[in-house]
Amino acid sequence: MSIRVAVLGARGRMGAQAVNAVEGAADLELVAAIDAGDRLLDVVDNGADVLIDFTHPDAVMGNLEFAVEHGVHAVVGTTGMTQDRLETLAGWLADKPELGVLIAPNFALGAVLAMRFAEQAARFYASAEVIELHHNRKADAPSGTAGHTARLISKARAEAGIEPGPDATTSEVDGARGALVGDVRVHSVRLPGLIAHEEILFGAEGETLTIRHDSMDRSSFMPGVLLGVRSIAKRPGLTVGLENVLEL
Ligand SMILES: NC(=O)C1=CN([C@@H]2O[C@H](COP(=O)(O)OP(=O)(O)OC[C@H]3O[C@@H](n4cnc5c(N)ncnc54)[C@H](O)[C@@H]3O)[C@@H](O)[C@H]2O)C=CC1
Ligand SMILES: O=C(O)C1=N[C@H](C(=O)O)C[C@H](O)C1
Repeated sequence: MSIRVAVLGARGRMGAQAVNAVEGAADLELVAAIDAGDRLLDVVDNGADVLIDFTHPDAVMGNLEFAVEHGVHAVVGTTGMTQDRLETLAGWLADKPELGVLIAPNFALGAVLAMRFAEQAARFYASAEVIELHHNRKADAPSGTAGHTARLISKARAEAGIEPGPDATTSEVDGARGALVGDVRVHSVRLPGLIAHEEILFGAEGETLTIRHDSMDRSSFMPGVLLGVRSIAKRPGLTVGLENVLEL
């Protein structure tokens, strides 16, 4: 039997890709393609098992509240999922123990691997900075991926008992040293022509290590999205990060 899927944000850049990917998968059936202003209840009336959300940070929590209330599993790529939001969502899910929600800051396999490699490297380097580069129609900065990467580095360094490395900057034009996420500097670049790119830089005496991932096309996110859709019913509760589904 096929998995019945609704896509939210269906006319957006990612949502349109997700619609195509679901339509192209023999084991999935697209039952609703919803964008802003459309009737959200179609998700339930059309019998969706899973909804995919690629909307906007301002919209995603309302959509998730709706999904949990109506017993629909959710696979979420939309950014803006702060710790507070994750806790709110976990609270909603506590009343629906059979339901699964996957929040993935990035669905591209290489980006997930890059984050894992960065987490592994972090305990060996006191100094690390993240540069993320995206198309100039992106609403949020820094990217969800860069925020997640920085938090992983911060946590890995703290667990290893490493303080962030020295930085002699005493005079700074506002923003020149990027934003602090945890204790990691994150720099955001926005340019037409880019899709989604991240560099994680580590430095130590006499050497640097650079981990870089590039999404050249939004199709790069689709295998991860489909994996999420196929596995979410077997993962009750809240899962944050595709690395958990991939068992990395
Ligand atoms: N996790 C991942 O791998 C990826 C995540 N993203 C994230 O996905 C989100 C969407 O990105 P894009 O597709 O580039 O944006 P977009 O602006 O092209 O598309 C968003 C779509 O959502 C629609 N929308 C807004 N509110 C809605 C609502 N309440 N219900 C239904 N539809 C609604 C908009 O009308 C628009 O068509 C962003 O947060 C972005 O950062 C983007 C790429 C990959
Ligand atoms: O808006 C985008 O395009 C992307 N958003 C996600 C993020 O903020 O990390 C994932 C990917 O970088 C593309």
